[in-house]
Amino acid sequence: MLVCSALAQQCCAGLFVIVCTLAVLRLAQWYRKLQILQRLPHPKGRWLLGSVADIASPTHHKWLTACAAELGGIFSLRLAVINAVIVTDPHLVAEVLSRSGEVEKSVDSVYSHFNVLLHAKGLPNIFTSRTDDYWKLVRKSVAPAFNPKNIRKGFGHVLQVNRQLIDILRGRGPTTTVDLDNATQRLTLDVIGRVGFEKDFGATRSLDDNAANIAFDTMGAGRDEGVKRWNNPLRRHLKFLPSVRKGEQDFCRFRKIMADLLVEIKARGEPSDDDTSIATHLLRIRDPATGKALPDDRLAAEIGVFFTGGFETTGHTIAWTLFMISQHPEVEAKVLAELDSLGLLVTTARPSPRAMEYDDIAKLTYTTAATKESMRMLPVLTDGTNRTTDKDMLLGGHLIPAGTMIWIPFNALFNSPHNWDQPMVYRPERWSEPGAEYAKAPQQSPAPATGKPPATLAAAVALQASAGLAANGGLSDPTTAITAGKPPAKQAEAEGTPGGRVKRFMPFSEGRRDCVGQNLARMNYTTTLAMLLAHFSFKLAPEMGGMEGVRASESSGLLTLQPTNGIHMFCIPRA
Ligand code: HEM
Repeated sequence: MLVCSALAQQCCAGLFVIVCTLAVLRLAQWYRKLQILQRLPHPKGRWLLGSVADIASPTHHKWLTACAAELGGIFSLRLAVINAVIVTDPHLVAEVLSRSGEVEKSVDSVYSHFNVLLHAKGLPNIFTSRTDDYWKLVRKSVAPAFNPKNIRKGFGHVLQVNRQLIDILRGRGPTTTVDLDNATQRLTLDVIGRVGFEKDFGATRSLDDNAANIAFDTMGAGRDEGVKRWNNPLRRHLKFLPSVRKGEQDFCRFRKIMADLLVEIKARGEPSDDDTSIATHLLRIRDPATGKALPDDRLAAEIGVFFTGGFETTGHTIAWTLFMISQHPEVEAKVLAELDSLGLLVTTARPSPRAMEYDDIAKLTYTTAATKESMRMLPVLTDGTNRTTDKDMLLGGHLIPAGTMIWIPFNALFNSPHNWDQPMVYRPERWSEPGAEYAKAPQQSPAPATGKPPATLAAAVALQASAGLAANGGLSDPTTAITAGKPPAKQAEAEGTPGGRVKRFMPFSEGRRDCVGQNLARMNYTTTLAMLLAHFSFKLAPEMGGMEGVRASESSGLLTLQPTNGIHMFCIPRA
C-alpha cells in the first residue's frame, strides 16, 4: 500500500515536472517570437493584454488605419498571447496572398464564427476552411454558378426585387424616412435567395417586421450572436445565462432555415441540365474518392455561407454608396447625367423610362466609380483577410516566425496615406486615372550593412547574428530592414501580376481565396444603385447628424462595417 502511494507520488511529481518543462519551453518559444516581432514597428500596448482593448473596440478599423498611417506598411501587434503582423503595403500584401505553402488562411480567422453559426459541430465551410481538399472540391464545384454567363441569367430577379422596393418607397411618400441600410440588406437577401436557390424569402415584400420577414430577422440575429460568441469564448461556457441561451436558439433557427431550404431544393427533384444555380452546383458535388454527395449537414452549412457572406456585405455596400452620393451633390449630378444619357433616369419629360438591361451595367462607368470610391472609404469587409505563417518566412526582409497571424485590414489598406493621395476625400474621379487600382512602384529599402540583401531565411538570420543581435533571433532595428531576396515587384511579376504591378484596392480580396460571389455582388449593387437613384433623390434624415453623425456611428464591432443607427433617408420620387 505504502509502496503504491509512493509510486503514485513519484508519478505525479514526474508529470508535474514534464508539464512545467513543456510550459516553460512554450513560453520561451512565445517570448522568442515576441522578441522577433517587437523589432517591427508596433503600437504602444498595455503590458498584459497588448492591444486587445483597441481591437475589441467597435471602431478598431479606424484605430488600425491610424496605426498604419503612423507606423507604415508593416507593423506588429500583440493581442494578449496572440502575435499578429499587420500588412498594408500593397507589395507585401501581394506577396502574402500569393504565397501558398508558407501562409494559409487562418483557422482562427476573424470569420470563424461562421463555423459555429452554420454547423452544429462547428465544421468549417468554403469561407473558413484552410485551402485543403474539401475547400478545393467545394470551390471548384460551385465557382461556375458565378461565371458572368450564369450570373446574367439572374438579372431578371434583381430587376423584380428592385421594383418591389421602389413600389414600397414610393408608397412611403417623400415625408417619411426609411432605413436604407435595412432595406438594401432585405433586397440582397431576396436576390441571393432567388438567383442562387430559386427561393423567395419575401424580405422585400414589406419593410415592416412581420411573419414574412422571419428569415431576414433570424439570419441577422444568428449572425450577430455568432460574432459575439466568437469574440468572447467564455460565452460558450455560460449557457445558463438567458442571453447566451437566446443566442443558441438564434443559431438553431438559422440552421433550421437552411436545413428546410435544402429539403425544399431536394424535393424539386433532379435539376435540369441547364440549371446553373448555386443550389444545383452544390447538389452536384461528388467526393472524388467515394463518388458520394456532400452530407446534408455540410450542404446546409454551405448554403448558409452564401447568405451570410453575401447579403449583409452587398446590402451595406449599397447603403454606404447611397449615403456618400447623397452627401456629395456634385457626384450625384454626374451619376444622374449618366443615367439620363442612357435613358434610365425618371424625369418630368420621361416619367416611365425604359427598363434597365444587363448590358447597361458596363456602361455605368461613373456610377461604378462612385461605388468603388465608397467601397474604398467604407469597405464592408473592413477586417479584410488574414493568414497564418506555417513556417518561418521573410516578408519585406523581416523575419516572420511560424504561427504568426498576418492580418490585412482593408480599411487601413484602402485609406492609408502611404497608398493613396488624400484618402479621406470622396473623389470618384480618381478611378478614371490610368492604373488607379494599382500601387506605386515600391520604394527602395535601405540596404543592409553587408550591402547585399539576404536571399534566404537562413541568410537573414545569419545577418542579424552578425549584426550582434540577440541569439534568440531578434531582428535589427526596422529602420535597417533587410530587403527580401526578390524585390516585391519582381516577385509579383514572377507570380503573374500584370506588368509586375500589384493592387492597392481589392474589396473582394485577391488570389485563390478571393470572393467567389463577386460577380453576383457587382450585378446586384450596380443595378440597385442605378434603379434607386433613377427613381429617387435621397436626403439624409436630420437626426442622422449629417456626414459627421453617420461616420461617427460607423462600427466594425460585428465584423462588417455598418452604420450602428442605420441610414435613415427621405426618398423623394424624381418625377
Ligand atoms: C460587396 C459584396 C461583397 C464583398 C465586399 C465580399 C468580400 C469578400 C472577401 C474580402 C472575401 C475573402 C474573405 C477572406 O479572405 O477571409 C470573400 C469571400 C467569399 N465571399 Fe464574398 N463579398 C461580397 C459578396 C458576396 C456574395 C454576394 C457572395 C455569395 C452569394 C459571397 C460569397 C463569398 C464566399 C463563399 C467566400 C469564400 C470564398 C473562398 O474562400 O473560396 N460574397 N468575400
